Amino acid sequence: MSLSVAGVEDNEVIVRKMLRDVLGGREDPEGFFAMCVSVLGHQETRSQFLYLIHPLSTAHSSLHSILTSIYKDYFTTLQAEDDEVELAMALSLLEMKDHQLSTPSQESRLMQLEDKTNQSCSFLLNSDSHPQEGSHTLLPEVVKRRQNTHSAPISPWGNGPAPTTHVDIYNQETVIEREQMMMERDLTQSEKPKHMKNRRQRRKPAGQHIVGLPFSLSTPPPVLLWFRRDLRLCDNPALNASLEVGAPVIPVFIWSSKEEEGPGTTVAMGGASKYWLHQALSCLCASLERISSHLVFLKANGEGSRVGSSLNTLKKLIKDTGARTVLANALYEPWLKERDDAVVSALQEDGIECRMYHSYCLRDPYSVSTEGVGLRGIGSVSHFMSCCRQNPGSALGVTLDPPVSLPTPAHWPQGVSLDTLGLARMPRRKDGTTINWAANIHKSWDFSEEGAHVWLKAFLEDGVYRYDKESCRADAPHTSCLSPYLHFGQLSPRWLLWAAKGARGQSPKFQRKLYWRDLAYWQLTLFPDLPWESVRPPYKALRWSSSRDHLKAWQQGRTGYPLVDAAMRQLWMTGWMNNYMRHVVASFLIAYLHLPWQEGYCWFQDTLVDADVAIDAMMWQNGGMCGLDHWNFVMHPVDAAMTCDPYGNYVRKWCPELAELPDELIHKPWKCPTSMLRRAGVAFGQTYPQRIITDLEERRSQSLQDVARVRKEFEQFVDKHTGCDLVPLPPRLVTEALGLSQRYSGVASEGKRFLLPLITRMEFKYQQENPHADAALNPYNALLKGYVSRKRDETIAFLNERDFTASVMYEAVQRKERLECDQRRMEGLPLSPAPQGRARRTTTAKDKFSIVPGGAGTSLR
Ligand SMILES: Cc1cc2nc3c(=O)[nH]c(=O)nc-3n(C[C@H](O)[C@H](O)[C@H](O)COP(=O)(O)OP(=O)(O)OC[C@H]3O[C@@H](n4cnc5c(N)ncnc54)[C@H](O)[C@@H]3O)c2cc1C
Repeated sequence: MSLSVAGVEDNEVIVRKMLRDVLGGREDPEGFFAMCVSVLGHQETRSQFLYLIHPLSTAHSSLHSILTSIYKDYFTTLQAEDDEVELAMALSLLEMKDHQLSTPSQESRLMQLEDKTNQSCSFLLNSDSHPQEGSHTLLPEVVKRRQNTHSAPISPWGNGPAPTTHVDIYNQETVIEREQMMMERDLTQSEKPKHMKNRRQRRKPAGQHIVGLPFSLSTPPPVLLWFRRDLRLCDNPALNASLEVGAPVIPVFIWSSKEEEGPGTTVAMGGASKYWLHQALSCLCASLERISSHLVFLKANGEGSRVGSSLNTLKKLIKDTGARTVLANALYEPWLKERDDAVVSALQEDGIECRMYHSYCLRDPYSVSTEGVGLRGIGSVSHFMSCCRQNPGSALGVTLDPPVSLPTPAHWPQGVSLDTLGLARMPRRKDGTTINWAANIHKSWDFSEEGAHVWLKAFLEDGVYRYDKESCRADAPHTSCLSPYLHFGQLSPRWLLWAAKGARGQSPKFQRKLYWRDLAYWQLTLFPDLPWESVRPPYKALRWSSSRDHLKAWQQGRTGYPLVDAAMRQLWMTGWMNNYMRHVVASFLIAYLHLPWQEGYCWFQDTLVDADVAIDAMMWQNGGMCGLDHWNFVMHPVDAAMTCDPYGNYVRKWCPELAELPDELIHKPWKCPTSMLRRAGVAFGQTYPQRIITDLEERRSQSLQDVARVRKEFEQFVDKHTGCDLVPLPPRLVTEALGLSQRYSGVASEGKRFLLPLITRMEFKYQQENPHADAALNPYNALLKGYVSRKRDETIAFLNERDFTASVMYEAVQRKERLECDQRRMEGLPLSPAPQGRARRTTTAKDKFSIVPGGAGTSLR
């Protein structure tokens, strides 16, 4: 004669489903409450309701308080009736049956409940699905209760579960208990009814189950909340979903370097990003501890099997904790998705519920379709945005608040320390001292989720106003600097987009950047070998330089081109540089040093704190001329400074050895007059490197000719009519294209392959027709000169001319003085006194271009 756990769980499931309807706006709170009363009954609603709605108290606090007040109103009104019921329950169920339940339906319900309670007992006896401590220690009591079902009350709590029964399972019970006590206090105002006092007195001490209770008093098995690249509390769908399960939550981070890396050369986790990850995990752990939770670190076991290792770790964890649910936010790198799919299906086979939530991008890249848009312009952000508009998929949704507390398990599983993961390892010198290569990175960033919000606020209050026009400036922080936070999920793109849309100063260009990010993930899902294999086939055969010296000079910021060097040094010191500078250094590596784009990609992956396989690979492919949307421009390593560092302050900061050069010459110190170099303390090859290449035009010409050669060699990948590069379509797009075959004619078939014409640089087409033409004579020359200032060129010419004239005049005067002196000596005449009144020019604010000793270097700034 008792209730079954299974039956009670059925009720709970029904109520939770209804709760989801309320959350989804399909049911109003009053309706939900009424349904609860009808499903659970009066008593169970009274004792269970607060417990059931408790998960809402964090993420949906307003709904929680509405429901609480409905509950209060209802039970205050019905308190008199309740007292009677409670009293009856305190006496005995049979008495209550006689006293309260007189209708046939109520009787049958009671019978049902009794049957279920019997099942409940056997469940507790036989099942090991609640392995938490306590279940088995209660067996004698269960048996006793089964024996005494007719004479003893099922529960001192009436039909509902006692909040205290959760005490031994997770600490949330203290909250529930407190709420219950407060409710009781509210209800009784001054004095509690006797039966309630009795009820409290009859409570089991913490740590013990009360079994045989009509509603589920068994511990809900914990939920594993698997953190990956979603290291945040704000707007975290998996985290919020874990709360809605209404069970203890065990946040866990599993490190598996093998799985992260995937196939091919991805360098998914380079040194700088691993360092960031270490710091971000430490911050997340602190944030979780603030909401009375904890982050369990684990190192994946079974490292030998690529797909199995996180899975093995999870399986072991599930066994240790008795968890029945695993929740995570999805990742979209193809190899990680493959791993996740394997994990989900393996766990589901074991009867574990495993759910992945979408939040890493604005759009799930696997759901983006070209249907209705076609393939023309593919690779560009405009095309991608059209696809998203045409096939909107699920709504972006609103952001989720962070929880204020997380229900914790009675026992935390054994994890390892964060340091054991080996993410921030520092090499040691022979003398045992540590080489802290990340000291500057550490100084440059706040690695926490709060840090992300501080940056965001600062950007939206200030930088966003200049973003549209001046985001290219390297010498001022006009971009958001949020990329590492986005990469590690310390900020969700949805949060950022809503914040940007809501900001006073709106920047469409900035909002578009988030679609660039999504575009990169979409491309990676279409071309999983994006990080190492050129998308445009002919370019795989390009002749690249193999100069290790040039590569080293580029990596270390010693190319002799100040703008490039400043950017590469900033990258090394801080793990970051802005988008414009990434273009400059990429152009220099590819178009001038002729080094393969993969080298640049790998170096970026290793040194950027925001290293992101999808974005980095897409950008390097585009810079390397072989991406879907290859750049239609080449950045000039000197002239680009006109746009991004017009006063040379950026170079001054990262190349301090050039700091004394004037603005006009700081980006081309080799053009400086000798005297100026002397004054600025610049000695090539000593204080600052010589240029590693000097004839930029010749290098560019060579690059163009190389492209023309491979396009000729693989002419099956060049459209004969338009001269555009052709790219084999990935299978997913073939399917879509076939569906669109009537409307899309650009997809040509070559055997079984489908080839898609891509937008191709005009200068390549011209060069192919004129293979030996000089780059400078190419009418479609893609060289982007920045804001070329003729005035600046004239100034430099003027300075050099002045420098030459002045030094010639100075030498002539000195020679004349020497001759006069020698003549006087020969004639035995006294030497003339030191020359008086000789024009000795000194720098003045007006005399900007003085080049005599003590000249105008600094006044030019
Ligand atoms: C050769 C090269 C390599 C790059 N490698 C990476 C990389 O590994 N990781 C990375 O996050 N970005 C990369 N970018 C893109 C871009 O440079 C950075 O996202 C940006 O500089 C980050 O600074 P921010 O947050 O201030 O950007 P903002 O201009 O403030 O933009 C906001 C966000 O939009 C996204 N975004 C901006 N530009 C792009 C873009 N071109 N493509 C895709 N998303 C973009 C980023 O997530 C960025 O944080 C690369 C660009 C180039 C040219």
